[in-house]
Amino acid sequence: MRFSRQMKTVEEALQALLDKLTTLDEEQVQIKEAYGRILAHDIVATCDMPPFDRSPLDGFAVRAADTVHATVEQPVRLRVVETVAAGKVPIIPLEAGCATRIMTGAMMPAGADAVIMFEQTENPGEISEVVGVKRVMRAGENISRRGEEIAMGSVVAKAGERINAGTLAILATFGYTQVSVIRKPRVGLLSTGIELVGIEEPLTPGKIRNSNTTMLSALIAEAGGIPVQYPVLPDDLAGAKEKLTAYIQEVDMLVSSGGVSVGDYDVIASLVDDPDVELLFNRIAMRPGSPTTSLLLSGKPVLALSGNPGACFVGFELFARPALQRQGGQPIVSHRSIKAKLGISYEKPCPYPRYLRGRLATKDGLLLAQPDFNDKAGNLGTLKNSECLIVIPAGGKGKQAGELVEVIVHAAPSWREEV
Ligand SMILES: Nc1nc2c(c(=O)[nH]1)N[C@H]1C(S)=C(S)[C@@H](COP(=O)(O)OP(=O)(O)OC[C@H]3O[C@@H](n4cnc5c(N)ncnc54)[C@H](O)[C@@H]3O)O[C@H]1N2
Ligand code: MOO
Ligand SMILES: [Mg+2]
Repeated sequence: MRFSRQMKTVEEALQALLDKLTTLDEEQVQIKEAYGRILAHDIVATCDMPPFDRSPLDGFAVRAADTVHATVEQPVRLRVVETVAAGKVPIIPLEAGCATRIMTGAMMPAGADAVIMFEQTENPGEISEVVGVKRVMRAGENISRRGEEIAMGSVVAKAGERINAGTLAILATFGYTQVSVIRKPRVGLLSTGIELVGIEEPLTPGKIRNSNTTMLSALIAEAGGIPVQYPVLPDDLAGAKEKLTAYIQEVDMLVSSGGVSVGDYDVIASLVDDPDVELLFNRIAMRPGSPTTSLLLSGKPVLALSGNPGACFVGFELFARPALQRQGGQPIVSHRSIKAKLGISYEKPCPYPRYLRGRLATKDGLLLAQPDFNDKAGNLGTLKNSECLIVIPAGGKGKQAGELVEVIVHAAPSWREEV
């Protein structure tokens, strides 16, 4: 057991972990399963978009030169030679004095260089062999040109982007029935401590139910990983090492909770001295979660979060989420911080930066960070409310209401307006 540990800042610790991680390999998925996945490669347009010159309106394709004398009072009359529905190919090239009745999305006939909408013609409700054009058209007016939005061969989505509804529209447009995505990280999940009982079990003296595993499982899935649940780790070093060594073969990362401090049964803390283990960090200048530990076992990462639920939650956001983003091929955005005004003074002194769970609100159009004062590391009743981590810098004074603070947003804010 190490009582003297080398301290790292949050940034140093995160970098030490990220430096050991690589993006996982890719796999093919059907477009129906692709929502939310991360693109492994740039996506290239397989055709021009639109793929042909088309009409953006319901109306008549005309030759602009035929309309130069058209007015509302004296419409120019043109002979309607054909009707083209969207999806049909026009067969009659347009000659002088002629027009083609054309629908939105339909292919332009050869010879036409403008489209006039029904509403700007005589008797728009009638289908007739002659159309009266009531205004002068410019050549090129109301035509969506082939390739005007996207040229064939251009990059339309980039590797590392998350596939959302708009990306799916692109993939469908360009005929991608399947797509290469980064494999989801498989994350082995375990807890430590014989005080833990299952959700379905009755409480007996000294015991609590295991809440971290269920919480972490959801956080892992939300961050794009696949949680793989393992049994509670034995609290003897040899037994724990044997299990961890076996489990880590099956996953891309192990995340555990508990056993990282200096207690007699804190088994992860003892493991860091094992010759087969490469320690990345086990003491961080932060509250809560200062004993958060990371190590490599068989060359793969183990992230050991504190057992205290509040510290476990914060440790996940600060270390596990970016680690999953790295393995999952995403840009690491979870540490992008913004500034907000502190809503209520936080005056508790702390020698290390404190990552306070909180909510974001707006007041008079400005962002307000509202700390959760239920911030004892062992508490869990308000984890559900957390939208961000509010960084209170180290030092004796804390921060006063109205001062600017750094905020790491980790969940979609509800943007409540403070009154
Ligand atoms: N002498 C010292 N004691 C402690 C120190 C210290 O520096 N010196 N650090 C404290 C800090 S800070 C933290 S954080 C905790 C870290 O504890 P561990 O990671 O070793 O976790 P455990 O000892 O296993 O458990 C702590 C607490 O959390 C509960 N727990 C554990 N697992 C779960 C779970 N899966 N679901 C719900 N709750 C869980 C456990 O019952 C304990 O109450 O150490 C301090 N001590
Ligand atoms: O570092 Mo601990 O999570 O404060 O209790
Ligand atoms: Mg402990």
